[in-house]
Amino acid sequence: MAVSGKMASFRLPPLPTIGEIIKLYNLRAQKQLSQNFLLDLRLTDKIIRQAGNLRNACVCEVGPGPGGLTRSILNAGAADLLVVEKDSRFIPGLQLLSEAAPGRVRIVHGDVLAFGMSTAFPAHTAKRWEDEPPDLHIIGNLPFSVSTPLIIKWLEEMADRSGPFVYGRTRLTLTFQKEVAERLTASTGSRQRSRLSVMAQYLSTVNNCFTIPGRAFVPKPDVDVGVVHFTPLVKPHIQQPFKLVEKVVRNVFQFRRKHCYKGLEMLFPESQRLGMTEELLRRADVDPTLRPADISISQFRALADSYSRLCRANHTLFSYDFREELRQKRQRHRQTKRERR
Ligand SMILES: C[S@@+](CC[C@H](N)C(=O)[O-])C[C@H]1O[C@@H](n2cnc3c(N)ncnc32)[C@H](O)[C@@H]1O
Repeated sequence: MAVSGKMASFRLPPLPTIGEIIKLYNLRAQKQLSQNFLLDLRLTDKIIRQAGNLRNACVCEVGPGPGGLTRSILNAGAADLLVVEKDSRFIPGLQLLSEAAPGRVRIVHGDVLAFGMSTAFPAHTAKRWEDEPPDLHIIGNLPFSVSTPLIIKWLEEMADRSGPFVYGRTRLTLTFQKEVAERLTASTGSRQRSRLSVMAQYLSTVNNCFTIPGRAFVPKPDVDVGVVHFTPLVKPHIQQPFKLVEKVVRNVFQFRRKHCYKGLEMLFPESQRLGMTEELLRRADVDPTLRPADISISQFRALADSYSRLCRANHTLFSYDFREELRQKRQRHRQTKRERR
């Protein structure tokens, strides 16, 4: 009983509904900012339950908009909530919420893609902590337009282990288009397995918690939405620079229906392709006839390690970009055609 009494003090006082906030501030949704709002607070509470215990936690919410999810975060007891919103029209409504939860809300008007999580949460970024900081939760009903570049950026920070994206400090609960959520969590051998599945699972434990039908949003998007929970791995598989691993994975999935040999070949300049690809597969002990979707995380790790060793032995390799080679080839081809005419 004492616990529920204490929790009650976290709860927000009565406020206008989200629908009323939208009307009051004339917040017509803008398509270019992927604005699809959740007005049903039972649904936002359900998303927040996936994040775990938010009592006294630090939270960063991406794209609070009219503030439905924000209210659920505050009602769950977050002590320090930082919201990052690009559209200035939402700021007055967010200020209203901030007044209803004094000292618990920080508002940043800006683009989350340019936002430095380490600067905003220095206690979670410090190499050694004087006092154990409370959990940091990153939560957002993400705008579709930025969700993939954003998760790639954060995975890269997980790989660095320099910022707060480390096991035991941070957890992420985010929404994605349903198909992207399925890709993020697709296991080895699954049809949805992609570059995104491998990179996310290389660095974190990923769970596709539940699907929200498109009709739950206002305005209704053309797609359904998946709620995905990420926990950074205690010991990430990553040993090589993120960009190198990503390059190997991207090349392999470039030809997703072919044997992996085809994509791996493209890591090397044409003149060295045959010998180098065979050497890479031999060193990594990976079967060249495997399809990209059937390669496990540990096999990708072996491929990245072997590619890194080959790069070190021949330091021109890593900067090699087969797409540039392709572009030049096409250009030469067009030139020859023009000359023939
Ligand atoms: C899908 S809506 C979610 C709004 C609200 N959280 C909800 O659940 O109803 C996405 C929100 O992200 C904001 N947004 C879009 N691009 C952004 C960016 N690059 N940085 C920060 N916020 C962004 C939009 O203005 C919008 O408020």
